[in-house]
Amino acid sequence: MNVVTGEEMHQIDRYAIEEIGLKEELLMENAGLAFVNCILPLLEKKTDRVAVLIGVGNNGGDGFVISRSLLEKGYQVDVWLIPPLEKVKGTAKYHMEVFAKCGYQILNFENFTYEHFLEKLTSCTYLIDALLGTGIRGSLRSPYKEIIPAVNKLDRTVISVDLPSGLPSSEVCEVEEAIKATYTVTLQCPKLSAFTYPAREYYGELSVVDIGIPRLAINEISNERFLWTEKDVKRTLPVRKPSSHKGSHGKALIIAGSKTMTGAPVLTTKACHRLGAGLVTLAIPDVAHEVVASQIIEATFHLCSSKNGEINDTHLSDKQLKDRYDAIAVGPGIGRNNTGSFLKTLLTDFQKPIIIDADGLYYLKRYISTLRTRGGATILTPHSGEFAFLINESIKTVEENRFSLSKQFAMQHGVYLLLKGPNTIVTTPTGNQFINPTGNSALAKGGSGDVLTGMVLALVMQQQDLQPAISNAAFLHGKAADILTSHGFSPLSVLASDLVEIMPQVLDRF
Ligand SMILES: NC(=O)C1=CN([C@@H]2O[C@H](COP(=O)(O)OP(=O)(O)OC[C@H]3O[C@@H](n4cnc5c(N)ncnc54)[C@H](OP(=O)(O)O)[C@@H]3O)[C@@H](O)[C@H]2O)[C@@H](O)CC1
Ligand SMILES: Nc1ncnc2c1ncn2[C@@H]1O[C@H](COP(=O)(O)OP(=O)(O)O)[C@@H](O)[C@H]1O
Ligand SMILES: [K+]
Repeated sequence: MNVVTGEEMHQIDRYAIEEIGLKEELLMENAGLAFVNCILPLLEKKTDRVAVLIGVGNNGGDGFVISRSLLEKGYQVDVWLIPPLEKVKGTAKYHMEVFAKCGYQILNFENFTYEHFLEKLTSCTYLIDALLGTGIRGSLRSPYKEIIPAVNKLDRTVISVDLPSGLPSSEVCEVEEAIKATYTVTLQCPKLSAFTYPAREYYGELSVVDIGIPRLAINEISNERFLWTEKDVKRTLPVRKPSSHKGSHGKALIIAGSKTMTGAPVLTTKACHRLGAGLVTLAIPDVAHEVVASQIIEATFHLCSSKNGEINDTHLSDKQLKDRYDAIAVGPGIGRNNTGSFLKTLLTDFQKPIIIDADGLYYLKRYISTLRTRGGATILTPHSGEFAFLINESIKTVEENRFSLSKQFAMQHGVYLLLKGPNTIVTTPTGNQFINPTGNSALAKGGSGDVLTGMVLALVMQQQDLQPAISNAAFLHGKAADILTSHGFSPLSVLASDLVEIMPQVLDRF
């Protein structure tokens, strides 16, 4: 599913109308009807009053179709036109006239006192927000500037059309004032702001409806940003052949752990096994072996020499690197007190996929120039802080520009970049971006990233195409947290090891 900016959506609409010949009136009709079909299960009783708030542009035009459709179905609807009648133009005007010719009444905001308007809204159970859509520019002006915070204060169920009014549709950082929707039904393509914070919090629960814009129009304009959905996971998750053996599912090497970080290698290794890796070898510093080995029975071990309680040298021979492993993950819990020169050796001598996480990313900064010319694929899995360190920016700058900065970095260094956080983004070396919809704040806890690294490693070995493998790992990782929190676990109490434990039930759904 393509994710677009408002500007791209506008160009898609233009393409559908001007190049393909679909009438704008028809698209608006489709939009309104699709919205109503989507929200009907939310409207409990026909006696509950609905207010539709209609703005000056085409978002308001959708509001007229929605109002007509709800009235035809027997709902009690107050239809509020906020701008003066004569300001409504084009297709919105056409649908306003159709609405009026059906014998339905429009309440003109300008004919009421502000207090009377608010009083009438208070008598409604549901508010439909068709004030502003993708056409918003700059700060809110009157009367929207006053109406929007007032609507937020009413504490009603608010359902926004396309996006919450006041919110920009692109990679926003700050939100001045916008509708705080309970639900948002977005038209045809999700808008980029639905996956950036704090804008995401204004959307409430998000649904996407098809309004009949042909795929050609969407692909012609914007084909580089996608939502990775459950359907995509079902389509791409590897299927184990009955005749397969352990060698068919990949031989993994995990380089992790230190004297003081013995949990990280355990989590990464267990997660890797749970996602179907055939064989897993765990390379750990000799000083951590006893403790770690007592917690893992499925893996084999490779002992590294240590200094300061951390890996100093892996002692992996050229031959081992060439023949023995299909992919390597390096970083969880390795610490930062040595030179990390073993990472440079891996980057140059190992010609297959390497996943670099956590402290591995700290060392990577010294060798970042080797990435471009590496023989195999490189997958980096930073959180915002680690990414900020890699690119010499502040965390704030990263958080405000997650999409653009990850794209720039992945293309510049020729890597797959999984930028963690709510709505993790996977960017390919060619700059395509795939947004993960699963996960919740239960994951904001030490150790959950270590689990993800093991999952990425397992799937990368079992799938030819790396992007689906990486996106599937992020999806299933988030899904594990979602399943736990919807089945009696408080987000406060989910442990990283719970994610590993629940994995069989997560996979059972796919
Ligand atoms: N095109 C299509 O095929 C389809 C489009 N569809 C729908 O159209 C929506 C986009 O419509 P749009 O482009 O008319 O924009 P929209 O946000 O409704 O109004 C913009 C107007 O608002 C005003 N305004 C702007 N900024 C402001 C501010 N800060 N503060 C106050 N006012 C402000 C300004 O008007 P002005 O004040 O200048 O008169 C401007 O002209 C889209 O989200 C979807 O719902 C669907 O029907 C499917 C088919
Ligand atoms: N609020 C949140 N919503 C969704 N996912 C989150 C949230 N906070 C963290 N995560 C996810 O949890 C994981 C945390 O990884 P990381 O910060 O590397 O943890 P650690 O290294 O301590 O194990 C990432 O996959 C991240 O996307
Ligand atoms: K809206």
